Amino acid sequence: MFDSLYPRLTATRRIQNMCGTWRFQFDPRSEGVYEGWEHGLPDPIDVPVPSSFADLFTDKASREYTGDFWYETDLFVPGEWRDANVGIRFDAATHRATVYVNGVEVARHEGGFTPFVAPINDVVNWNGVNTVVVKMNNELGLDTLPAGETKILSDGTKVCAPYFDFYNYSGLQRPVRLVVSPRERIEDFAVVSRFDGDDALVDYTVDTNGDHDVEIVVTDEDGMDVARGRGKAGTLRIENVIPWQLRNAYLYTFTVRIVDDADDDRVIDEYYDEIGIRTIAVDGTRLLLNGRPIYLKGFGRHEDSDIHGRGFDPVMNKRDFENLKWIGANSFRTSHYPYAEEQLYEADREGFLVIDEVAAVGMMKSLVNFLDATDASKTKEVTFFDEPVVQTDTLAAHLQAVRELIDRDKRHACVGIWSLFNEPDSASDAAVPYFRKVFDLALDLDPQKRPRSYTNVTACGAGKDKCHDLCDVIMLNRYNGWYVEGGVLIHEAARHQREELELWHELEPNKPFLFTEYGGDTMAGVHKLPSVMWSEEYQVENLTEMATLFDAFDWIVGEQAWNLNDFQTTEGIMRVNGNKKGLFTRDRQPKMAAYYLRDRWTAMPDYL
Ligand SMILES: CCC[C@@H]1NC[C@@H](O)[C@H](O)[C@H]1C(=O)O
Repeated sequence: MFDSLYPRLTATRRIQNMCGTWRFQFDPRSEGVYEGWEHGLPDPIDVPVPSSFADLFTDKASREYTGDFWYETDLFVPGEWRDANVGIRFDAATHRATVYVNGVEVARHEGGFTPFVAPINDVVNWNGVNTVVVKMNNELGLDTLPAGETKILSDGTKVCAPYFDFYNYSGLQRPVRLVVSPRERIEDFAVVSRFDGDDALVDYTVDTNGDHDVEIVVTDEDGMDVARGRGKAGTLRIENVIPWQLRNAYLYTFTVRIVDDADDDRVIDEYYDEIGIRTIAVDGTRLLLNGRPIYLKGFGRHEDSDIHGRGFDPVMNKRDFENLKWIGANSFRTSHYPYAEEQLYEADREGFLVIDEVAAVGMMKSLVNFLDATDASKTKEVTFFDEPVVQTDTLAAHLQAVRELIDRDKRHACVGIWSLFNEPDSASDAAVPYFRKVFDLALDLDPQKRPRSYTNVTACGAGKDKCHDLCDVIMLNRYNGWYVEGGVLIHEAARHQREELELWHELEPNKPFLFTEYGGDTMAGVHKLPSVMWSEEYQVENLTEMATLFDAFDWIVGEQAWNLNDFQTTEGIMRVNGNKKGLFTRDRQPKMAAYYLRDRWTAMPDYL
């Protein structure tokens, strides 16, 4: 639907890399549109793409820049693609972009974490250099995902004020490519698997923009044909199927072709994807993968690294997967936005279950959410969902973000649960109709009807939350022992957490529960006997207390600590150059508690 197919080189498709050094210019007075910057930037500097721009700079104003900013590059387009469909695919442009080619607007996109394609056939100089200009903006508002505020200082400078704690990195943070496909092309395809004895039955649908017929061929990891189908929809039988399992992945290649009935040798378009055969479902208090109850071990993460910011960093991503395997994890959440497609393909290949989260974070009016963790009602008299703009503009942006998330990720075996909000103000009456619309859309759009949920924050705990009935799984972010009753009160905190869990179970006796955040800030290298908060010893004690609770209730089916790594946040009195709740430092080295979790998780089965 959104031309979201991940770029692939096939018999009929081409890719030209556009990453590298682009020209860049801030536009603090938003004058670029009036001064013709779409034809070229007047006084640019060099920046790398992909990358966030913030940590490239040494001056505070550039690092914290909030407002309009522009990118520009030169693009040579070969003439042999004149009869094809040619576009520029941005894997992400954070948070919003308008794309111009040779001074003509060719695309706009709202939302910084999903791909879009700018069609350029009508404006391109074939066999010539073309000027590509992208006008961007990184401001937050009540009507944006993620949510926040943009403050304006006395001198007119804009300042980002997020309702969340991760740093508002922005820019062309993921790869940009020229993508070439036939005029008549495959636009989308979906699969839904089920098992029939030792076989799998895979229902498929293919969307094209033409009338020619379609064939689909499935090959195994040895390249052997295992199933074939004809037609834009059908059911394939894969005999003696090898299912996709937690930490034991197996991927089949589904190749889709548009064929010409009049000429068997002619392939009009060809596309492929690597897909694991699995089922995911909730059954009472169990989360089932391929009909077997699973227990999730892992983390909330961030796409975050030094200097790169949120810029696509395959080296850091690879280290993260190695650390995840080392510690015995089998899952992660894409907190708090859709991650790069390459991360999901890696999770497919490595057998990690992913809680795929849309960028609906900050939907609680609190500039310091970690301070207001006790009671949302104290946060602001007019809660987030009571704001009129939220029920209109924010909802529209949220629904679009869900459409793009599910459209992009629906074929991934690793995607097991949709997280439709992170720590929203779910305790307000106004939240209920909003949540229902979001949940209903997700159910409608996902061919595989995966479980849907959101992460519940302490301030909207058991008895206060008014939206949990919409969830297939209950996901809790809890910080008893840190934000709530930390330090010498840690055992009291555990008692109170147990009480809340017992209340939750009365409210939702037939649903599985997941802890999607827990832990506390820990400065690597700080040691104390007896422990004190921020010491590595305390992080171990805190995680140990929580683990005792997880083991006490068989309807808790997963634990994802916060966070895999230390990460950059906005500056503040509670952040020491970022959030230090990582089990690993920002340069991906383990703290003492990582060894504790490794001992716990490597001894725990993935299947109950
Ligand atoms: C009580 C809310 C905790 C909060 N949860 C969302 C994460 O994005 C933050 O990093 C985490 C924190 O403050 O550490």
